[in-house]
Amino acid sequence: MKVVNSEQIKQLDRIAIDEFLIPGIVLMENAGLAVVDEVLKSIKDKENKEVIIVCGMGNNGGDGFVVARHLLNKGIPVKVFITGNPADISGDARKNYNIIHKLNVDIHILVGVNNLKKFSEIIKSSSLIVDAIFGTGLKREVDGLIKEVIHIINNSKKEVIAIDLPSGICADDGSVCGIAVRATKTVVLALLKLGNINYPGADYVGEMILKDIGIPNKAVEDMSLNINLITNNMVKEYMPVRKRDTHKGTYGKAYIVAGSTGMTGAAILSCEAALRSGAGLLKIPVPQSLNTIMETRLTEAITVPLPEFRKGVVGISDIEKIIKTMEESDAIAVGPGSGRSRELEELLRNMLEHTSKPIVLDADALNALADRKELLELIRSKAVMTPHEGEMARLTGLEIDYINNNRIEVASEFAKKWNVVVVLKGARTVVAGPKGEIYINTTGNPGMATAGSGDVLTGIITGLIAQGIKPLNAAAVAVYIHGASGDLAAQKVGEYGLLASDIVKEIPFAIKEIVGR
Ligand SMILES: NC(=O)C1=CN([C@@H]2O[C@H](COP(=O)(O)OP(=O)(O)OC[C@H]3O[C@@H](n4cnc5c(N)ncnc54)[C@H](OP(=O)(O)O)[C@@H]3O)[C@@H](O)[C@H]2O)[C@@H](O)CC1
Ligand SMILES: [K+]
Repeated sequence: MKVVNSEQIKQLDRIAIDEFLIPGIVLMENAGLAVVDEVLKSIKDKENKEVIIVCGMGNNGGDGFVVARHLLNKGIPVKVFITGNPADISGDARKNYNIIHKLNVDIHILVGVNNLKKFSEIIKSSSLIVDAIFGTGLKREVDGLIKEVIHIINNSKKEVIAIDLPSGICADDGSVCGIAVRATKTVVLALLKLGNINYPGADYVGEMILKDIGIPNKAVEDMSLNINLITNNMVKEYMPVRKRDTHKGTYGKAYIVAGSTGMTGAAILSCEAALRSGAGLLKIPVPQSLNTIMETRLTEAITVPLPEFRKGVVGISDIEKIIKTMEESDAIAVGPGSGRSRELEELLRNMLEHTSKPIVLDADALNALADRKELLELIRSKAVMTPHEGEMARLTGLEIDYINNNRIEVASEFAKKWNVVVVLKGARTVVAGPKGEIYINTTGNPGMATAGSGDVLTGIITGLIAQGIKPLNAAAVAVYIHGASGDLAAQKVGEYGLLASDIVKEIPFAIKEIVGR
């Protein structure tokens, strides 16, 4: 499913109108009708049916005028409030304003303090508010009268249906421009906007309903939009079908280099997650002194004990064996719980030099790259990097705040620069590919911000690549499954006590629910 920013939707709107000759007013009519559907559903069982429509001066307000006209026609009492002088409304919105003016709709112009008092009184006795102040055209901080208006709407505790975006949310990144309407429901028009799904905007949209307004699919296809929401359907499409006449070799061999003294748990979580995601076979190199514990905990994995230079750390003591296992593997991962050490840096350098297989780099492998930036030259064309914002800051030298405010751009730039896949973890994990491909994930919950959660994700990505899914798709599918598993776990144990091992247990059930097998 495609996601757009304000520039892209504007361009799409223009293509629909100029190239496919669909009059803009038709799109506005469709938008208004889509909202009317939802308003009618919401007031169906209410005794008081009065609807207040608060309209801005642009096309979002124009959609609001269309809503007013259709509700009036259905005998629903409506009052329209306009946030400026109607003489300043232009284009299709102007035409729709003229129609409701002719129809004698009860129109109020919001100016001055007394007027706001009246507004606040009137909405108290209404049933529902339609927010048509700003959509994708919001440009600057909301202040003055409109700020007061939004404050009154939010304090009214009334049900609010927002058109396209809750007014005050920036369509491009979900930031709040001074203040924003807290909607019960948002009717999103044509395509999802980044502001609908990114936080904090996502906290303001309430229930999200995506409605077609008649923009031709061809126009959307022609634009080759690069931002996608990861969906159930995408996961279904990429998860390999397991045929009857297959064996464990069919589902790939994974090799996970993880764990060290004190951090064997990270290795266990990654390995179990890879196996629970369907990898056919899994090997893990283990420092000799940790082999017993690993063998005891990992029933289904093959542990390969190695001599150790430094106690409890996998190093390059038997690099030949490691290289050979890499050659036999379909997917490799390095980093979870590996610890920060020169041994790991050297091991990573050797591994990167000797393989062209897809290699997932997480946790201490990312730290090693941040400490030894020259190693970055070796990650090209094979790495899947899974940093959180702190690790990304160390890798790039960018400030964490900057990364948080520009997650898509930062992930995408890194992916393009190094020709790798980047999984920038967070409340809306961003997966970026080397050709500018972007996937955004919406599964998951705050309970997953817990130790070991990232190790599980690394395991899932590795398990999926081992099964033959291309690294970029595997990363996108994995973050979705990871979040969905966390959501199932949260349903059982709640968010507070949720452990990474609970996420692992739910992986097969999440896959079964999504894929149907
Ligand atoms: N895309 C489509 O296919 C279709 C889109 N449609 C709808 O159009 C919407 C986009 O419409 P839009 O472009 O007219 O922008 P919109 O959100 O109404 O806001 C612009 C107005 O707000 C003002 N303004 C801005 N910031 C402000 C601030 N901080 N404080 C105060 N004022 C501020 C700005 O003033 P200006 O900056 O020009 O002075 C201007 O007057 C879209 O979300 C959807 O609902 C449908 O009709 C059908 C097809
Ligand atoms: K709105």
